[in-house]
Amino acid sequence: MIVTIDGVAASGKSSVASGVARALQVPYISSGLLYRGATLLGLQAGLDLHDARALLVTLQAQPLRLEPLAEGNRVWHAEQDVTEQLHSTRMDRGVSVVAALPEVRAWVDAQLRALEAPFVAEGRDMGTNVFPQAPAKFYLTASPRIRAERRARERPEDVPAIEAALILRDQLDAAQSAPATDAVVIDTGPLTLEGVIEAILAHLPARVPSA
Ligand SMILES: Nc1ncnc2c1ncn2[C@@H]1O[C@H](COP(=O)(O)OP(=O)(O)O)[C@@H](O)[C@H]1O
Ligand SMILES: Nc1ccn([C@H]2C[C@H](O)[C@@H](COP(=O)(O)OP(=O)(O)O)O2)c(=O)n1
Repeated sequence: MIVTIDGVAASGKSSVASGVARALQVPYISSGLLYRGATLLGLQAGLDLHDARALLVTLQAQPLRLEPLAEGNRVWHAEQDVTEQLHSTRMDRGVSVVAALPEVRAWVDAQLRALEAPFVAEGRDMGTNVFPQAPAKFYLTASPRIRAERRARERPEDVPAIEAALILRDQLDAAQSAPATDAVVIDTGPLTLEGVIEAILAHLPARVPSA
């Protein structure tokens, strides 16, 4: 079984997916980390992030590997764990460019579809494009202000600046960020993190089938 959790930036996807996966005792997959990893490789190689061909050559020559651990996904570039380098405002600015490239999206989709179920997959298009057959789909939303206040607890920037950046990224990511028609949409604004996890678990069987 595959559970998909999609949503906009800082809506709580990773935290909620981690909690749901722990409750179900299955791995969770943060698809965004593969886009962030591709962006890091492009930046480190000094590439133009719009150059899909050059990015693909780099990705194929120096493979990224996503390690889905219960406490959080790790991203490996050859033998180096690069996870800590993937979350910054600089990365946020670059990743929307990379994630807009169809060739990179196809590369990420192939990595994801090679994974063995069961798992929880979070991102933007898990329930629409990558795993449309998933039997349980959720889509998280919250206002830009609430999301900025949450992000501000993680980054040394002020809320208005983060809010403006989130609104811009929402626009840049819009093409791949619509909820699946069969997704349960949850406004996480009024809910605690635990409340969102419980709301999702209430829709799921206690034990997840392995297939
Ligand atoms: N419902 C919630 N209430 C309060 N804080 C939340 C909630 N959901 C997530 N958070 C916090 O908001 C921040 C962003 O969550 P995260 O899971 O990283 O979002 P995303 O993966 O969608 O970018 C994290 O610090 C997380 O702990
Ligand atoms: N399935 C996905 C996952 C992420 N993306 C894009 C959208 C985001 O700007 C970047 C990074 O995704 P990530 O989930 O890490 O970003 P947020 O935590 O939501 O801020 O990649 C995508 O286009 N499709």
